Amino acid sequence: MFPACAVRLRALHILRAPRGGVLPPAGERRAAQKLFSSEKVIHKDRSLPNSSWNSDLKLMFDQFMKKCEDGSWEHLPSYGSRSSQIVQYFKEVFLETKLRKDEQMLSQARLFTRSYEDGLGFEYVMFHNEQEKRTVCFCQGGPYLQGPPGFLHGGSIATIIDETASMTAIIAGGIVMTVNLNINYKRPIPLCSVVVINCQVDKIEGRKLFISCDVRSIDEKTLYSDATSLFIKLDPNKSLT
Ligand SMILES: CCCCC/C=C\C/C=C\C/C=C\C/C=C\CCCC(=O)SCCNC(=O)CCNC(=O)[C@H](O)C(C)(C)COP(=O)(O)OP(=O)(O)OC[C@H]1O[C@@H](n2cnc3c(N)ncnc32)[C@H](O)[C@@H]1OP(=O)(O)O
Repeated sequence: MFPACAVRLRALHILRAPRGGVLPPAGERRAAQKLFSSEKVIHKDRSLPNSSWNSDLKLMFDQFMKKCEDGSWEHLPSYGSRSSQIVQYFKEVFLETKLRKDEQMLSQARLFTRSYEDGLGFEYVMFHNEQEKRTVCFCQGGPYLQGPPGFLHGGSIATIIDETASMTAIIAGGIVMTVNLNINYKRPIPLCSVVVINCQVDKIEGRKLFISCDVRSIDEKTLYSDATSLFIKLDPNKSLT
């Protein structure tokens, strides 16, 4: 385990310990609290190449960055002003005051798909085409996403489909949530291979956004999965809980 990670885990263990029985020494508890309370989350754009990306992922990234030059496609950073504004709005309008005040918990929160060390989980980048209401995601699923030996877990495939469909729906409709996701798994996806997830808005009816997706090999010869999903635009006058 990385040393920084071990220190954080130990600190978490200390902070949780009183529920279990023996209280750790006060000095240790203060140090553990300080680690989390003073921690600044350092945001980095995880949608840019890192050393774990294989040649296929780098190739697709370069190809689509070129397509961005004429403005028809837009690279979606994993962290940026648009998403942080939406997240801020979501927290203010939909998160209960009780949860919002739990700064310790919120400071530890991470987007599920971005919570792995480089190369171990989801390595992905998305591009959006506004005119076609379409988003593509190139994803290399790492070794911690294994289901059947050598292949991706179906839940991890559902996750990256949901993530791409969510971005497509958020761009088209604002703050939405998935209420339905149907997936046909047609071929298993080899671990560490690169797939392309292609999502488009099929229809918008009031608060409902219908999004369809397929997951293919980058040469497009293999159709791994296809999916349909329904998103509902959240009503700021209704509580989520
Ligand atoms: C998820 C995005 C978060 C917000 C954005 C924040 C930041 C964005 C920036 C960066 C993030 C990047 C990517 C996004 C990251 C992750 C996304 C992952 C996606 C998720 O991980 S998301 C979690 C799982 N998701 C849920 O946890 C939803 C639980 N759910 C509910 O909380 C309620 O469901 C709610 C509030 C959504 C709606 O509730 P409500 O009360 O406002 O609306 P109501 O029930 O009236 O439904 C209105 C009309 O939809 C029809 N309808 C409803 N459900 C249906 C179904 N299943 N099938 C067919 N039709 C359905 C009704 O029949 C009615 O139809 P009609 O009007 O015709 O009668």
